[in-house]
Amino acid sequence: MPPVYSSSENTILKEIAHQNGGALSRNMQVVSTQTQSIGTICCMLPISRLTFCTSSLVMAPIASPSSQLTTPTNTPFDEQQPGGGECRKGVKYLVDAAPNMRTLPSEYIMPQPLIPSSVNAAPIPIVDLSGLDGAVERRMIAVQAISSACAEWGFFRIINHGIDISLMDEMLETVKGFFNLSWEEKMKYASDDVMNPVRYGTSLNTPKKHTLVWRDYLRHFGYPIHKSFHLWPNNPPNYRFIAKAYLEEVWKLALKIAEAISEGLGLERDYIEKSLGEGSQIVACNYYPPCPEPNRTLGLVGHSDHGGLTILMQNDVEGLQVKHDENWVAVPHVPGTFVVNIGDYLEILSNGRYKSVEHRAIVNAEKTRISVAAALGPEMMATVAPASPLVDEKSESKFRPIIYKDYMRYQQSTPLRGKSALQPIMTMANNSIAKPS
Ligand SMILES: O=C(O)CCC(=O)C(=O)O
Ligand SMILES: [Fe+2]
Repeated sequence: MPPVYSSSENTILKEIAHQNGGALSRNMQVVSTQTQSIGTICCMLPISRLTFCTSSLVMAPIASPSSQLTTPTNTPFDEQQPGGGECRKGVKYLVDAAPNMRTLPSEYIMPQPLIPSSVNAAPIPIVDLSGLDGAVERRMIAVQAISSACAEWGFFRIINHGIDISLMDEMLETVKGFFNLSWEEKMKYASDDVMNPVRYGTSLNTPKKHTLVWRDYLRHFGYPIHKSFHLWPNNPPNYRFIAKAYLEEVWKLALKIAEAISEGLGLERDYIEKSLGEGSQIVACNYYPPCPEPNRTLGLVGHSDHGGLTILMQNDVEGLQVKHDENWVAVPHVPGTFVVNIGDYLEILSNGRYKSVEHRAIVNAEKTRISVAAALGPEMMATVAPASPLVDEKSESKFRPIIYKDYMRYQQSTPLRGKSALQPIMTMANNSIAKPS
């Protein structure tokens, strides 16, 4: 029985199409009567100079033939667009080329409501992960701590996580080495396909077509490592080897936390791990150089992460902010710790019990900030849906099933902000429509 979409859901879908460039393409089918179903919706995004991707979102049925999806195309950088030319080379390039820059290039000036104001420091929960290796009672305390942190904050800091600080430092150092390469070298990894296993780029997912953010990034697939290792940057020469060691450790760590989260949700301990199938890991290495007018722009606009859990480390420059109770709060840097956050996949799997949390990055005038965010997710072809034990007569399914790859592609391509990528898959039972910040 195909799903039935209400007129309000159709309105959201039309709104997405509208925000993504206006007209519906030939591939888009939005049905306006209440009794019809939507098979496949393909949103043609406007081709912009930096996010030139064509996005597609499979709604249902899950087995929609992938032939109906529009494939991202390799569109060359558009020199004619404002911000084409120099901006496309990245913010590090701009800063290196004009070390005395005093004014923010206009492409980076954020719309007024998105400009960060001063915020308070966040007392995000701290979880001692060593408790998970302890005896039953101690483990239960740690599971409970993780469960409350997930429910109340969706963000927590972990200590005693078992990963060597020297490996964390080496990873940050080799990431810095990558960004210090010439832009020509980095551009070897540039791709306009959001699903490319390795991508160097700048900006991405900006709130407005012509607004850029003050960050360069290197994103690539991690676990299962053998599938993409040979594609990762081989310059700096140690990058692949350090990233492999680091990502393997972080994958194991994420699985350990996922076990505790499964237990906290009342599921079998290996429920989440099993739901991942082979699993997928995507790492985003973010580089935010000093910015001439940090109060007029952002490093990353408010967003939630698509995966299940993100494990984030950073150098000693603060900049992460989290939305808590509708207010932005700053996450202090504590050396040797990781910050963990819930992503959309876990919000869906937990049927909304745990919420993915909006977060953003601000920039500063003096220092370069580097962060490394590694997300644990299911295999690309996994069907993402609420865990069946969490769906019953009392608690209807709050999300429609979707193929992870399609969700990720859509979430990565959309210029929409906040958690709005989740909206199209929310059901009528879900009345917590996320408002973009
Ligand atoms: O740089 C940060 O602190 C946040 C990075 C982030 O949110 C991301 O890469 O998804
Ligand atoms: Fe993020």
